[in-house]
Amino acid sequence: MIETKEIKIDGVLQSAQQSITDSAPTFVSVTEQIKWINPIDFFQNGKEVGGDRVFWSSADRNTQFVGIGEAALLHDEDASYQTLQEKWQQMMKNTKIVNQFSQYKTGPIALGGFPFDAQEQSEELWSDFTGSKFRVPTFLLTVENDKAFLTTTVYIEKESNVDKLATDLVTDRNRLLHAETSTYRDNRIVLQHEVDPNQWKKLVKKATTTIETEQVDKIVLARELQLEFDEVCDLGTVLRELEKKQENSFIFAWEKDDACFVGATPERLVKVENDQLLSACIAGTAPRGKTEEEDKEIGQQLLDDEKNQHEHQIVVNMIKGAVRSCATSVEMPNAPVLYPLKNLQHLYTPVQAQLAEGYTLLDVVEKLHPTPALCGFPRESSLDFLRKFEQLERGWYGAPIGWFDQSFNGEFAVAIRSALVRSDQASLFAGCGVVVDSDPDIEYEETGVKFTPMLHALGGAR
Ligand SMILES: C=C(O[C@H]1C=CC=C(C(=O)O)[C@@H]1O)C(=O)O
Ligand SMILES: [Mg+2]
Repeated sequence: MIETKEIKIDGVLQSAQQSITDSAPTFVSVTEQIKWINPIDFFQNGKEVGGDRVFWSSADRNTQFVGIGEAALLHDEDASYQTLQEKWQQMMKNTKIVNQFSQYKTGPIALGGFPFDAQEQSEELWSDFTGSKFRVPTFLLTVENDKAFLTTTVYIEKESNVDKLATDLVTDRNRLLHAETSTYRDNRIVLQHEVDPNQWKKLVKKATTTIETEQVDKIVLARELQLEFDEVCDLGTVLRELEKKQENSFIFAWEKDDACFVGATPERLVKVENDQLLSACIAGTAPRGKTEEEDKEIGQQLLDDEKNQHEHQIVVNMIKGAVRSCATSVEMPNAPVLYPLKNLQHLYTPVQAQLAEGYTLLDVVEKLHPTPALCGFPRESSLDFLRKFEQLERGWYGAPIGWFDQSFNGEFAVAIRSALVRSDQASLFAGCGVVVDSDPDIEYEETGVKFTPMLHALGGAR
């Protein structure tokens, strides 16, 4: 039995409205503990209620968020970290918070992402995802270690009709929480098209030549796989598949109108909780074996392989430097271990540190992004190469996606193993670290395996 005082939203809104002065309209954020509900069912119910949806699950599944609707949007075309930070602090000053459960990742929380490269011109594909976008959902479900909470956030002005607002909120809340059966539909792919494999392999060759002859050690090249479905893709089904199959991976979805960026990434960029900082170096890849024995053998080969070690070490060096610059007591083991996923395994070096005074989670994100696991090294010359030669529009692929709370506790993952789904179409993205001895055919295969988690989740051949 959950013992909480029932919160009367109309009373909270009325008292907030009374406290509004002319200059400061108010956000009101009210958190209550609720009966456990499956987060993906809640996401699915959100479609009936209306409003854009967002989903987040930590890799260990201990923290899950589902947002429905948009109480506020923090949008910056230039993806400036500073602007975002200031906008958030300003918003928090004007927010009346009613929350007895703030230790459970509840209350006003912003969920969203950054572009891979703020200078990239967004064409058709990513037109709804320009710049950085962080959403404070109207309804935010937090499931934290099996406890469930609902945070309702609304914007009110002196003139707002708060009685009507409260009635509408209660209706939507009940639909979200009490819809008995959430329905799911299998997705059926009718068309599958890899964008220009031969041209992509030529680009890998061009990158290795550049690495040989110029001051650049690594360039991460991505490619695209396009799908078409027989009808509008059911995103709840996609999330269910990802949750079932993609262990050790963060799961995310960020919807805007008929588009949704969705994925299951193994790569933590950074987590900050009460100044404890966690990050990770993930680079270097091999497939999983079909038997336990074969799997172990492939894993050992990966650990011993010089090309993959080199790819990994470049990431370790950069992340170590970036974390050191804003943290104290950085701890990292000397050698990587294996990070097993359903379809592939990576070299993995975890990072632990204490955030230094004066820095926030967003400062660390700014320092880390883009790491050499997604861009290359050195950053400027590899980014130059991508801007000149990569055909793909990256949008939010390969960029930080995540959440933060009132005091900048939060977590960001790197949005790889992902797809942009738009109505009955999807674009999947996969990249790989090209170093001096990269072979185009092998990198092509590696990116092929990296498509499989999303391809399967979207209904592709198992
Ligand atoms: C760029 C991707 O993976 C990166 C992360 C882990 C391993 C990588 C690699 O071994 O090449 C990549 O650097 C992707 O999956 O799209
Ligand atoms: Mg690789």
